[in-house]
Amino acid sequence: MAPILLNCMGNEHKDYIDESPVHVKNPNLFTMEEDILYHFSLGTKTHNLPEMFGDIKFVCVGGSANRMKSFAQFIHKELALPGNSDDILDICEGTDRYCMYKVGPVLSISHGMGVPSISIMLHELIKLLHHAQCRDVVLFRLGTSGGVGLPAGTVVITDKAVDYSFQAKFEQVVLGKVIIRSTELDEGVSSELLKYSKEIPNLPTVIGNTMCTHDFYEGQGRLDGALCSFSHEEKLEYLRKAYDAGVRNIEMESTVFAAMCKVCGIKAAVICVALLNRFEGDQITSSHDVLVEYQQRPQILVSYFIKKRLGLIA
Ligand SMILES: O=P(O)(O)O[C@H]1O[C@H](CO)[C@@H](O)[C@H]1O
Ligand SMILES: O=c1cc[nH]c(=O)[nH]1
Repeated sequence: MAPILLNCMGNEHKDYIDESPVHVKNPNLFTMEEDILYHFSLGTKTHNLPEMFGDIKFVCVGGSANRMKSFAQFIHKELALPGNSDDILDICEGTDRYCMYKVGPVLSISHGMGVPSISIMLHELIKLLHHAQCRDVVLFRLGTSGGVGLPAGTVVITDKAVDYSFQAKFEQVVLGKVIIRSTELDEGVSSELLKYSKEIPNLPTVIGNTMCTHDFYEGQGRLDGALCSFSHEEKLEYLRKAYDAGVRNIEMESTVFAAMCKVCGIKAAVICVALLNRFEGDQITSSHDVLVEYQQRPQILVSYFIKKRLGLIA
């Protein structure tokens, strides 16, 4: 493949990288006259997607709509783009399912909580990137998580996204049958992130496996849900097994995120801050201000990565 020039910021940085399109793995899409991205309130006939999104190089996703709006405002300032960061508009304002902000070559999108919610968003995002003819896109999930043997505030870069049995796989039921997909993430992006984390002060960061569950309470071995069918000792035993299998945090989207990106040829990384150490408890007791500061940590790391890639930091 011929190398292309990444120079989407209009700056002087010239970085040769391999051209890498976003693949959709669905022949039906090529015979459709129109594709309506229903949950984004966008479509191929109603919107000029290449013009609106063709220059996107970095997509950052996270559960909360407010967090992803704050991230859009933050990255706007970090990239020193013209205009007022308070004026950035929600591209998906026609729907309240997800929010989406475009800031130069960066797209910031919320995905809600859990595998079904992020999976719907990813189907439409990947089709959007395909219709817009985007190239060389890196996708990041910026999230929160429960730490496994890590103090609150630690940032975890996911090595492998694993399921409840600590295996790096995602099971999707299709026409009543289970399809298994690999959840490998991009090693190069993860090691670059880890390297940069050491250049940023006060950003405790580790690389480790991330366990993805389908529930915040029983599914993550919490004793404080409305239902609980196990003892404190059984909870600790499960967490110890997870730790021994390399799990350092628990959240609710990483396996499907990794699986869908891999199938579609998109480089992806998961960066989540731990809000608590699950060996010490289940309730999230830190103050609002502390939690806001923790949630900014993955954003600071990814912003640094983006600025490095764009040549804005030496
Ligand atoms: O911080 P976000 O991105 O919302 O992700 C984590 O937080 C939610 C649970 O509180 C789950 O969606 C989990 O994956
Ligand atoms: O413990 C936690 C904290 C945030 N998100 C999760 O999924 N689990």
